[in-house]
Amino acid sequence: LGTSAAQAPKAVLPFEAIPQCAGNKWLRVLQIWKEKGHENMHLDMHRTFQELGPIFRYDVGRKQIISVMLPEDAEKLLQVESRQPWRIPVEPWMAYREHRGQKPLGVFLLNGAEWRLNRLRLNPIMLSAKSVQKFIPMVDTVARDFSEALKKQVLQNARGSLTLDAQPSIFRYAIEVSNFVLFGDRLGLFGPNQNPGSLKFIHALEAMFDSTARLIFLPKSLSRWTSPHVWQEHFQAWDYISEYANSCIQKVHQELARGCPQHYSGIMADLIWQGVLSLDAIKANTIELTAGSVDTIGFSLLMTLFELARNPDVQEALRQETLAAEASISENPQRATSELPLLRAAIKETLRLYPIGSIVERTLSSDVVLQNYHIPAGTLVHLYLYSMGRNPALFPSPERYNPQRWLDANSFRHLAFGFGVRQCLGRRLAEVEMLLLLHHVLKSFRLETLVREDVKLVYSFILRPASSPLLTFRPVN
Ligand code: HEC
Ligand SMILES: C[C@@H](NS(C)(=O)=O)c1cncc(N2C(=O)c3ccc(Cl)cc3C2(C)C)c1
Repeated sequence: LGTSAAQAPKAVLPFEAIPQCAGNKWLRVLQIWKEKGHENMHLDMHRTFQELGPIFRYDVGRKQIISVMLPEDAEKLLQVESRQPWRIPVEPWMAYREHRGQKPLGVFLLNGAEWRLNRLRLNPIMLSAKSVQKFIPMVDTVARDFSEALKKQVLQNARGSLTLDAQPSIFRYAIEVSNFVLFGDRLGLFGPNQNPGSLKFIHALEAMFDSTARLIFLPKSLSRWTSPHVWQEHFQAWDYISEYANSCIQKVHQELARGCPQHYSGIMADLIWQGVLSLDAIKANTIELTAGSVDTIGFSLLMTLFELARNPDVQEALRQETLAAEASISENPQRATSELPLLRAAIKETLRLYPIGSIVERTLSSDVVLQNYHIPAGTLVHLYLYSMGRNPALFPSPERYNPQRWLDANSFRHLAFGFGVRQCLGRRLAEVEMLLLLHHVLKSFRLETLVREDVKLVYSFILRPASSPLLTFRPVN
């Protein structure tokens, strides 16, 4: 009747037919132990995708992982996931909490009904448009102060410009702004005197991430013998991080004991005053939110400043947008999220090339078909954002830093914050803290760098730059 024979749906292939990453799964464990982690994991996986295609099986030790990298597979995982998507807790993090009797856990480490109970109470405070409108003015204040402090530093220099490794300053911004939004307190990190507490906090986080990367691939039963000193370093780091976060929440809790604050004084005050989570649950989530808002924001901002410095024309287009919106945003900072579309696209472009959360992980709660293979419930699936972001079939000229691409085609999937009900809880805070910092820096400074080559990335649980390029801040006019 003239209709072409419908393409017969290909028979779904069995799980066993999924291409396997070559190599011995125990030699891998040995190699990770010997090399003190798997710094180039993102590159190894990227090469394997090019060799085996968009899905493969990767065995390391007792772990069997199905690795994918296409948005269509993220879509499928989203469609089948339950109301309580399951992520395997990070074993070294759980070991520390068990050892110290730290109960309950925060949302990142929880699963099932307890995760859902915590998450449903945290979402309105962390993610709702209403909450974002409440904390934007606080973020704006700190971003302005950062830019003013930088101006003072620049004007002190004979040449009237400032060249530095921007990482320490940007990390101080991440701590200062997150502490203000979470606890309502200014730490005063932009002043001349160093704050030893924050410096130790940054180093404790670095030690925690590095030791995490060395321990997560080994079963605890083995690593306790092969790497006892790494466990010790891990626990010491957590001791400091827990103590730091607990001191922050204690201060707010003590101040609130006298009565409800007249006006908005940060996320944690709302959480305590809402009275729906126990103080212990609030403490556990406080550790995650306080520690989770340093490296994630710090490194993403750093890589954005670097890309703007080495792409002056992109930088100039962003400056034009910023200057055009400056008066309006000064009048009402809440307009920043709607009047800086190109800058929002630049943040997406940074996270495409430098996904700090490089792997989105799920343990399937039901069967699914990925790339025409049957994947049974219970399978551990990793979605690799580094390979997705650099796939020329998805992002033409992937090596080009081109924020405009996010405005031209809205078909792209921005998955840097994960997907579904389990996606990043700090997403809105992260977006706003980065948007306003970049807005106030672009308004006042031209960014330059002599570095032309790409910055090497290393996997240390977070995917971060191996070095921090020298950046020059030159005042505009
Ligand atoms: C203030 C805290 C905070 C900040 C800032 C933050 N995150 Fe998160 N993020 C979380 C928490 C908490 C979770 C775990 C959520 C859960 O399991 O319910 C999470 C989870 C994630 C996940 C896993 C989501 C999934 O679907 O499994 C990704 C990816 C992620 N974050 C990316 C980012 C990126 C990218 C940034 C910054 C550029 C960032 N996060 C900044 C708190 C934060
Ligand atoms: C990098 C990416 N990894 S991923 C993909 O597995 O979520 C990520 C994204 N958002 C937030 C984080 N966090 C941290 O940095 C951190 C530190 C200490 C604690 Cl107690 C809790 C955290 C969380 C997990 C919130 C980490």
